[in-house]
Amino acid sequence: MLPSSPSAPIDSSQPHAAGTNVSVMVPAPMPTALTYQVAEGQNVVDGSIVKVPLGKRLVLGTVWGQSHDEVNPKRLKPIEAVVDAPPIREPLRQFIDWVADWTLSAPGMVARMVTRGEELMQRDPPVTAVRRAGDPPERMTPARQKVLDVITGADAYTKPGLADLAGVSTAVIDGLVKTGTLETLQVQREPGRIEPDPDFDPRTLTEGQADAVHALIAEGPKDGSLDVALLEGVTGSGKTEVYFEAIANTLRQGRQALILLPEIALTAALLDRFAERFGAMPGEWHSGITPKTRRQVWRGTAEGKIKVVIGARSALYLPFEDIGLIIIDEEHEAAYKQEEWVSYNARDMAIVRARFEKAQVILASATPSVESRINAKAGRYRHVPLPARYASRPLPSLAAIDLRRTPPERGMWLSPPLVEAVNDTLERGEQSLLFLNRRGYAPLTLCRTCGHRFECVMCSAWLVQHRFTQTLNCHHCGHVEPMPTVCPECGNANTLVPSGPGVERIAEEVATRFPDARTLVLSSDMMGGPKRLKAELEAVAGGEVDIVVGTQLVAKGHNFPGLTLVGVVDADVGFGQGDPRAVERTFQLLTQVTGRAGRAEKPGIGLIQTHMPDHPVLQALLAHDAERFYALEEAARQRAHLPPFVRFVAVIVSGTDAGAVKAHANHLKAIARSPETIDVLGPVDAPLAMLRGRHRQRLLVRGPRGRETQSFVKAWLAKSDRTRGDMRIDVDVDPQSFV
Ligand SMILES: Nc1ncnc2c1ncn2[C@@H]1O[C@H](COP(=O)(O)OP(=O)(O)OP(=O)(O)O)[C@@H](O)[C@H]1O
Ligand SMILES: [Zn+2]
Repeated sequence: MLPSSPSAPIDSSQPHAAGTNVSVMVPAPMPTALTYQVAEGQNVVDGSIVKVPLGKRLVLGTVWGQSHDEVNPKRLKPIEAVVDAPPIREPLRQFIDWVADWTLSAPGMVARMVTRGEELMQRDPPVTAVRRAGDPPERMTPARQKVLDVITGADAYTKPGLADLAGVSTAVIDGLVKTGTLETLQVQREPGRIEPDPDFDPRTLTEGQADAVHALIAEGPKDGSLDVALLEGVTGSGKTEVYFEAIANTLRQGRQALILLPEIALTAALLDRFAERFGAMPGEWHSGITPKTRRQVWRGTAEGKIKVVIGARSALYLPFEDIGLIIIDEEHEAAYKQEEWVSYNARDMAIVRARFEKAQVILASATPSVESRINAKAGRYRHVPLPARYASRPLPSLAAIDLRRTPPERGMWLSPPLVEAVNDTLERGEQSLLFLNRRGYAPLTLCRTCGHRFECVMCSAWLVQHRFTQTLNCHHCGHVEPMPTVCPECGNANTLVPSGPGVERIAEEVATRFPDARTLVLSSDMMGGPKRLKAELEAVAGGEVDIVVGTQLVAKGHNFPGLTLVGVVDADVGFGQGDPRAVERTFQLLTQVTGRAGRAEKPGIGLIQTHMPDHPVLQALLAHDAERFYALEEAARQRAHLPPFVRFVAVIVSGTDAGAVKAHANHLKAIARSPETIDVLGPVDAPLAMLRGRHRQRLLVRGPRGRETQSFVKAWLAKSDRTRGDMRIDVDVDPQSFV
């Protein structure tokens, strides 16, 4: 999957002369760029962002180079305008081409992930400033003199800024403009920025951490070849401190760095930690930032003025001027996978971008993905371990609670041993976390009389009962309906009952069992925005909460010094399904969440409720034996011909007409003439057979790991019938789900 070395660079900084035909990548699902003509007076270089006509619209495109396509002169259209923005550099253009080719997506749609929309390119409106223009006024006053004492050189000042410095009112400055002593002008104001300082406040590293830093920055390949390191450190080992030193090294070389995080919830704390270490705030990039920040970060990275960005997966497409290091924190997280429009895994694509940019990649995790573990073992990645927690703190001691022997009371979910452990923790004045990865009150609502179950009308999924909002919610499409009082099927009143627990229901049980404890529910759907969440996380860290009930939102990355007990309410959600990916995720999640316990002075305990205490993966987890888990998984995947030993490509046919979708999926199957090395499995109902009102059929292509599998899919889909109506075909290379 590694890109071949980039083709010899041609000098692309030369402007194309007026009348030249250039190819422009436009945001449309087309296989190639379109040709446009450079108009008189336009400064167009390769990578220029331009406005071009497409059908009846004007769209934002990127110049890819000179075009040699034959175009009917009558149909050839000129570029409408060149946008005031730094051109997209060659390594990023090559990366876009590569991603499109690899993911079987339209290159223009990938390019759109870089340029997004025109508002991103806009500059803040200019501000009015004044500067010295002529002789001192005939009538000098003390106030006027103060102004002239400040404005001695040729620098321009904003009016309020100058008034403030001189200690006068702006009226005095207006007066000086009238006398011709000062003149006004429009200036583009640059946001004030402090650069991160690699030597601002370095930590004293432990021996193990120092070794890891050395391995990361000193032992990498020197010949510019691909450099990926897997930093595998147990929870609380100080991975962040270690990769901060790698960033310091990159900053000393004058290059830029990017830290990707899987969840916005983690950014606030990391921004603060970064600022403490480097004395300046990094750029921030995710869906929660303001349009203004978005514009500044985009331009700032393109102009090389922003040195470090912390962001979500889409930050991978920022136009860095010279990126030298990409860190993927919690590299195993499924959130790095985007499955809409262009399906890609930001972790894998980061490695590709690094290759084009001659940058280093650090994958950090306490529980690496099976894929990355295998890559490290095979020597494709360097393996940098951090086997011990910081300050010799022990890992939490873990034990299973066998629900068959000590079940909770009827209608309750916490077993007696767990309740006792929470009580002990409360008595010691320490904190407990009860973890259940299910939002809402109950995953299912049913009628006691007729057995009716509430399902989403748009998706094949149960509606989740939420008590705080008194609603039934679909967690797939966002559909919300008020909680009914009468069964729509049999018409009986007061017969609807919740089935199974979500975090809200656990919180209810906690409130009855531990009425004096200060309890907080943390779940992504209850977040009152990132600010509120940050405050709540800080409250937990500050010891203002006794019991936290939470979903995966609190499972990873956080540091809660007073937290010593983690109780896992239901470990079987993932172990019971027979899907290797679900087992892997559960192993990772349980390691992460129990890893929140005992990170400061006091030791931690993790208690895991299960009906399957003998499950081999659970046994490996309890023994802190990651090696055993990876060995088990690797063998299982090899045996079952699963990734990464083979390549999977999922082809999903979807549309509102169930019959037409099925017919098209069958048609695809019928025309698939795959070589012996490639199998086309299915079609079957996709994991969500209906989503947002669209029926979904899935074909799974299994082939070798090289390029052949994609090449086959490309050729196969190219010769298939055109889809009609709202039907769509989505291709997902390396899908998350194996079933
Ligand atoms: N060298 C050090 N000096 C001071 N404090 C440190 C050092 N190393 C780690 N710590 C502290 O130990 C705690 C855990 O470190 P950090 O958050 O970097 O671990 P991690 O490996 O990223 O953990 P996890 O994977 O569990 O999120 C933090 O509070 C951190 O500040
Ligand atoms: Zn739905």
